[in-house]
Amino acid sequence: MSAFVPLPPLPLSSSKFSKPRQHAPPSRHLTSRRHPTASLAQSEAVKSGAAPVGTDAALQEMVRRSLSSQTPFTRRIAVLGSTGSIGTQTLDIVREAPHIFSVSSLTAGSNVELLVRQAREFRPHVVCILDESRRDELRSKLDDAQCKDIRVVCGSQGVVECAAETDADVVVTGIVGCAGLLPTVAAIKAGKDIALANKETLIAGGPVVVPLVKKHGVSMTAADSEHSAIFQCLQGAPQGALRKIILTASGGAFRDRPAKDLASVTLADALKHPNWSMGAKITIDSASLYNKAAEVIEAHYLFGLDYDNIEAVIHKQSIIHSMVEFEDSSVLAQLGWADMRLPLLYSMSWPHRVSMPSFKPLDLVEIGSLTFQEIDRQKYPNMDLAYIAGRKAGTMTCVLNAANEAAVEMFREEKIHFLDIPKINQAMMDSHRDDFLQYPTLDDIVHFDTVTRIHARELVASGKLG
Ligand SMILES: NC(=O)C1=CN([C@@H]2O[C@H](COP(=O)(O)OP(=O)(O)OC[C@H]3O[C@@H](n4cnc5c(N)ncnc54)[C@H](OP(=O)(O)O)[C@@H]3O)[C@@H](O)[C@H]2O)C=CC1
Ligand SMILES: CC(=O)[C@@H](O)[C@H](O)COP(=O)(O)O
Ligand SMILES: [Mn+2]
Repeated sequence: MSAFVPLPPLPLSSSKFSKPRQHAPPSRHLTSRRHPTASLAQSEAVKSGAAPVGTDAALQEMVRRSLSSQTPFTRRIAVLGSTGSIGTQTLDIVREAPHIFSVSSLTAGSNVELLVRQAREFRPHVVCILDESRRDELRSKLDDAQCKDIRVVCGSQGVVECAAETDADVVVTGIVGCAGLLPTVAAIKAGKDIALANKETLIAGGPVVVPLVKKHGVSMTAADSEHSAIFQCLQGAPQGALRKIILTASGGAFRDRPAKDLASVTLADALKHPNWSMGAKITIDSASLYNKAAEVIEAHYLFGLDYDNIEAVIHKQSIIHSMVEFEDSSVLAQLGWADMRLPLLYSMSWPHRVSMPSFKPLDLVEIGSLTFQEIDRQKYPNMDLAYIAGRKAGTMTCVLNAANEAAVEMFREEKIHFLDIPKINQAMMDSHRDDFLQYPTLDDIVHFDTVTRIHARELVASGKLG
């Protein structure tokens, strides 16, 4: 399919804020590939790293792009994690725009019932249930005349197959956690474009995934609302113009509680997000601000900016989804309701703009006011941990991610308290210093993801967490 030659959002090497990188150079967010209308000149420019900047060529490119964004197109979509929050919203989009989107594969963890309903409605070639014990049940529920041709696979290898061995143009990564890493890597290697919801892919695997995206010439377009906002603000920006990224944060479930009250919060409290309806893990991450912390690292890997130039601010309304500041001090923002369908749609259709009648237009008068507030770094230690891990790079962000996943699991099992989450993250990062690898392989990342989870659980079991 599809992928368009991007205007690189920023010139890493020429930014006056840039410092020497400690890891493989980050992606320019999206890389060139196969778009039928992409000019040879621009393909060459992007390959050489010298994309058009503030020149006539750049202006022509912008005009060409805005015109071509209206041309008809179709896309086949692989939906990983189709039964979750991201997956079901992706399918809402497909349902509303069947003239553009169709489904090539679906995967679920264990929710056979919903997967069967989805398979009947969207008729993919292949479906996967991670839980191998439910494969026969899935097969028998899809054995009638309409569905018997749908292949049924299972296990983590089945997920990889649904990501890579299909006729999909775009893979929407709606799996939660580092479990999304290997299927995403397989999809990239198979030349699929990625609509990235699963941020853990980059937090854990950034040093490996970013070069792989470049090597295989696929696009990786953020579905995460903040990074979609940034990417939208960067469309048409001249190379070298970006100075700063400002991520917005809702503040999560505990934003209006004083820090001292966090000692008494419960799992049920943490699951009450003020603005977004999302899966349990990311909702808890929003409450601990780990989600924002992870999004700082995600922004680094997607847009290549130094950590000094990535900020976050609490914006309670979640209407501005993020902002960029340019060298001339101009700030651009992207606005929309707190509805993931919009960033998902953009990640699936970029550079096109698709009309969706069910999307309610933004009403600024209804919103009334937009407010901003500094993040309290004492109350939310995960923010500082992300900057430390991000600057260290290599395997450190993988360890932070694995520690947090294990900690959130234990919090959901009610084995630890909410305030233990950042303590576990810090402890795992501290104990990783001797094993740290600056230039990990994918196997190294999988290894440290596995052992960190074990160590985090051992730490809690030992009673030494403090
Ligand atoms: N929800 C949102 O609005 C946003 C989410 N994201 C990111 O998107 C990703 C998905 O989040 P969300 O949709 O909320 O999560 P959910 O928990 O709602 O959905 C997760 C999906 O993945 C499946 N799944 C769970 N564990 C595994 C596994 N180990 N291997 C394969 N599949 C698995 C689940 O199957 P089953 O239903 O059968 O358990 C389900 O389909 C996360 O990385 C999150 O950070 C980013 C921005 C916004
Ligand atoms: C919708 C989305 O992108 C989430 O990642 C969202 O950002 C969570 O809200 P917080 O700002 O509370 O983390
Ligand atoms: Mn987000």
